[in-house]
Amino acid sequence: MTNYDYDVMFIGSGHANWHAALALRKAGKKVVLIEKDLIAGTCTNYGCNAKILLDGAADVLHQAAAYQGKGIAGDLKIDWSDLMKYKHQTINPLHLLLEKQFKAAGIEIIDGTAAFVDQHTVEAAGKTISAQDIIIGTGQRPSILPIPGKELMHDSRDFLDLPELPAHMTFIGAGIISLEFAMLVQAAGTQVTIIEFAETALRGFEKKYVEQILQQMRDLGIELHFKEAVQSVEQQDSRLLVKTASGLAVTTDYVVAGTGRIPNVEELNLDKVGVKFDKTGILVDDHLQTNVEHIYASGDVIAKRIPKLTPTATFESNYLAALLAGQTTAPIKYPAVASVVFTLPRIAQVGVTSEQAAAHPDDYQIVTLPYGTVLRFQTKNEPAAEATLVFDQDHYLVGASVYGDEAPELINFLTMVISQKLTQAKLNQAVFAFPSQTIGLLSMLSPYLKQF
Ligand SMILES: Cc1cc2nc3c(=O)[nH]c(=O)nc-3n(C[C@H](O)[C@H](O)[C@H](O)COP(=O)(O)OP(=O)(O)OC[C@H]3O[C@@H](n4cnc5c(N)ncnc54)[C@H](O)[C@@H]3O)c2cc1C
Ligand SMILES: NC(=O)c1ccc[n+]([C@@H]2O[C@H](COP(=O)([O-])OP(=O)(O)OC[C@H]3O[C@@H](n4cnc5c(N)ncnc54)[C@H](O)[C@@H]3O)[C@@H](O)[C@H]2O)c1
Repeated sequence: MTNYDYDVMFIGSGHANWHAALALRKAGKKVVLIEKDLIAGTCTNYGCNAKILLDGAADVLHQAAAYQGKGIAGDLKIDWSDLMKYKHQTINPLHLLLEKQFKAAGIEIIDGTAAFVDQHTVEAAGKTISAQDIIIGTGQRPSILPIPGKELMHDSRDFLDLPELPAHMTFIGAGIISLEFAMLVQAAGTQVTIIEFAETALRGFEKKYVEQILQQMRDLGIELHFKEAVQSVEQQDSRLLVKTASGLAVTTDYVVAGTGRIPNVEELNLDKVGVKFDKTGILVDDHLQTNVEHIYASGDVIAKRIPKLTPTATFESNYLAALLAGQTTAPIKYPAVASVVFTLPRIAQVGVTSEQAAAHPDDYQIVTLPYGTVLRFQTKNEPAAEATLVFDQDHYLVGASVYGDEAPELINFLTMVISQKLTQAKLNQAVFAFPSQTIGLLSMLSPYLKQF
């Protein structure tokens, strides 16, 4: 039997890998984590955490605006440099805390870029390191359009570190990143233009709610352009000029590329070991194994149809830990995956969409619950708040979309109802807090839900 340096090698230290690294170390495996940047990956250092912290201030303004003339008077404003200082204080120490935790657990950490040498060996930081099993969790990076002036564009990482707010900002692409950031900086006083290639924004989310959020953005003064192909970004004295194929020209101060993310595969030398991948990521089977035995992939770097999110990366990491610890041999089985766009208000989605349900009217019932008007006393004056629910033939909840400030919390609760196949009788066994939006929504969905 060959002797390897480690039992399991993890390439990348984000959510795709660290949960499994901790679990397998605890199970007695010799584990190494190779990371070329800050420990803990995108979500911790350059993504979700920083985004939601900055969003917090905009959310307070958004909710306060709903009470103007209803008990709140006077304007609040965002002090961007204070907010950024708070972000640095809160986010900057996280990677050090996690690194300390990983080392204390007995995980070896190597600071370097991993590249395969053979099917059990990589090179990183000038060392040759081998392992019985290797998990690739190298994530994604922003895709930048290959157009003249691309070097003048910024990505999400630059944006989340922006020391001062420009007077005008342009987002290319109307996806999740652009819409979330656009509403955040608009709340802080920046003028915003969004230019999108497709006909509309946020593919995959409930169309009605997408239209509502776009209208909300227009009402706030955000300029939206669809069916426009950006062709160039030019420097014009101290400002920038964004031009599209149709002749649209936008003068701006800062351009953000929000045109999608691409998998980090190039540096890994995958061709050398024959691991197959395409432009959406590394190809894996239903055990997250690549076409090469003992090499697995986890998280955003996988070519997959389910959303590339932190909770899906964590789910895969937990699955691989169980697989490599010998606790399961079953294929991975994804439950319904909840996702949220943190606009103001939020849009959340889980399970079967109303569009999918409408295509099979015999199989599903679609129910719209305008909880914002019905439960006005507990929704902080949010009349537009609404949920669209999908029930199957047996009256189990199988899908939900929510438009509202508390959509992230509500979708989590609805995800539990879906994944545990909860009936009204089972829900009745719990005593929930009141008043709360959860209990309000529950009382509204109850007549449609399977009773016993
Ligand atoms: C702005 C932004 C906001 C987001 N907001 C949300 C949100 O609200 N909710 C949500 O669920 N998801 C959100 N996401 C997505 C989330 O961040 C990712 O799904 C998650 O980080 C994926 O984890 P991962 O471990 O697969 O990849 P990553 O966290 O990207 O980790 C991969 C790691 O691998 C390292 N690496 C790459 N190549 C090598 C190499 N050759 N050698 C060594 N190390 C390497 C990288 O440096 C990186 O640290 C957001 C993403 C962005 C960019
Ligand atoms: N709340 C969250 O969960 C969250 C937040 C931020 C980021 N993320 C992660 O990041 C990813 C989203 O990144 P994103 O917003 O950059 O991508 P996206 O795929 O959501 O949106 C990209 C948009 O750019 C458009 N586009 C593509 N080429 C274009 C062109 N040439 N000109 C104009 N528009 C163009 C696309 O049509 C699309 O609307 C998610 O898939 C997720 O992995 C998640």
